[in-house]
Amino acid sequence: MTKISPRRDDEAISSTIVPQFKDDIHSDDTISNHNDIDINSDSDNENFDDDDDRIVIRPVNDEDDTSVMITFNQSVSPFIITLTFVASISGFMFGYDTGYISSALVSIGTDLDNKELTYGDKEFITAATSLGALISSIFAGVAADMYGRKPCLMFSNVMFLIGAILQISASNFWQMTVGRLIMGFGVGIGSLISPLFISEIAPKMLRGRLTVINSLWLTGGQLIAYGCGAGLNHVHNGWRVLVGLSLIPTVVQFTFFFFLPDTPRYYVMKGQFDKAKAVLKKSYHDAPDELIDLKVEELAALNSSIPGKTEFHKAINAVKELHTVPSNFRALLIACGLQGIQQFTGWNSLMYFSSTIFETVGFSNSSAVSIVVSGTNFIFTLVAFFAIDKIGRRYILLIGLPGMTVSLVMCAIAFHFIGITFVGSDAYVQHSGFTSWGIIIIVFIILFAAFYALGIGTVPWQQSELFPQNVRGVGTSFATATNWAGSLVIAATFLTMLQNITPTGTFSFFAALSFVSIFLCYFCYPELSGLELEEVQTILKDGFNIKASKELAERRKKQAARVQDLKFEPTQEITEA
Ligand SMILES: O[C@H]1[C@H](O)[C@@H](O)[C@H](O)[C@@H](O)[C@H]1O
Repeated sequence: MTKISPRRDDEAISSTIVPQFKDDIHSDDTISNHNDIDINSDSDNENFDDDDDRIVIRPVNDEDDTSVMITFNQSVSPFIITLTFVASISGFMFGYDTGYISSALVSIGTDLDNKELTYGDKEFITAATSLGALISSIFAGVAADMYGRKPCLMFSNVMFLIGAILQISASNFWQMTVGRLIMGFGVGIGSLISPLFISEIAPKMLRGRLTVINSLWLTGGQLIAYGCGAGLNHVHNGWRVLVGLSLIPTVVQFTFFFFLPDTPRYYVMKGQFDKAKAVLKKSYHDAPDELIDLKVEELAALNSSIPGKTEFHKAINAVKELHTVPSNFRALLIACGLQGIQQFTGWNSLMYFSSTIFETVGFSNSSAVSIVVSGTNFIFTLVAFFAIDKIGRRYILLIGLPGMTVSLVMCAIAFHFIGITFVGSDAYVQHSGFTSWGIIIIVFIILFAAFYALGIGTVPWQQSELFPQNVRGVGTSFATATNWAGSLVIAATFLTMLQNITPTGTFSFFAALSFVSIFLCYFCYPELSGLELEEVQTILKDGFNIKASKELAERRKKQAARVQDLKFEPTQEITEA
């Protein structure tokens, strides 16, 4: 019997605009101003000439109509790229700050209160960040609508700064824990607002990809945290350096945001139309002024639909609308469901535990193996970046989840044969050394990481596109809070599960949840890639309408491909609705 002490590795304008094209194409097919998708009608649809459509798109308002037009023949502007990268520094901090703690906990030694941290202390310090993130994510969506996306991100920088300084200078357990909690406030705000910010500035055909950049920074941050952690492991007070390094991205983001604007949508919400136009103009430099004006008018028309005299009343009404409007409620179920699946299928606990697992199977350098696992997470997030708009969100989820299920089942089986049991905080392994079951565990954990990152690790962060403008802030808050609540529950119960239902039982539990999730996603998650935001609402109006969503997404993809070859004439014919 080999005894191994487990440790964590980490932790109305109405549709009135008629686009003119130099090349001949069905203009409605290309840029229809649609607001109503009748997914049940059998009537012929003259808008589309190519197949037996059951989708009828009627011309009315659509907040993205102008976006479609102003992005024709335009590559993504450097301005949008800059905004995306600066916003997604929040993703990096999310990853780095949740990632460095494992190494820091290992190397803290007796630096706090002159005694070794107990396992409970370590769990407390780790969970403090998830708790802080959970608390702040509940309020961050409403705050983003009241004060702006940019000020909220800058506020999160202040939280990161205070949290980090408290930790760097900590000489006792409580100062360290409070520092982690305050840093967690920053993580929660950033994890919500950064993808929201990006989805609001992104051209729709690239919305998925640009939002995944945030996830790339996130997983990259985790990877770098592991790498730095491994390098500083044996350096005296190395953990303080590790925390100190987190100050660099914080200061960089704060400084950049001094010179960068908020999203056009936010300016429109506040009635600052000139600012909105200026941002749109910089974002789409080739777009004619008429289109920019029209886009702003569209956003303003949508904004006026938010009921309530004050921001506070608007927020309360938004919460009501979130639960009472069927399409909103379905969006909420999907967004919270995906975030819950992401956390409850055990990825983060697997990260915590990987060091111990790899020790049991004969690897002495467990940090190096953890780097391989988080490196796989990063690389497959990159694969998701290329796949998310092309293959689609739904498909990558439906590839990822079965892969995760099989990997988890294989791990559960291997754990059974390797014979690992937990007593207190110690693991007892029957067959230690480099066994074939050990190799199976390593291989399937790496495969699990790959399938996770490809689908459920990435797709839930597309959450902003599920909600219409008037409930986007609160909707994404609820979803992000679900993520952090799940993260907190798993972090707090994982060890107890290992002890009480064995590692085989624990991995079987995750596998069962992952298996059930395949059906939930299959029946409830429509394909949203390339869809206009308004179309998302229409798809969710009277059900989850998977088939209609797939057809529509496919059509949008074809249109986008055809539109690439067209030349858009700025001259527009504007008629009354
Ligand atoms: O999408 C991210 C990513 O998958 C991270 O690796 C994980 O630690 C986070 O909990 C998750 O929200």
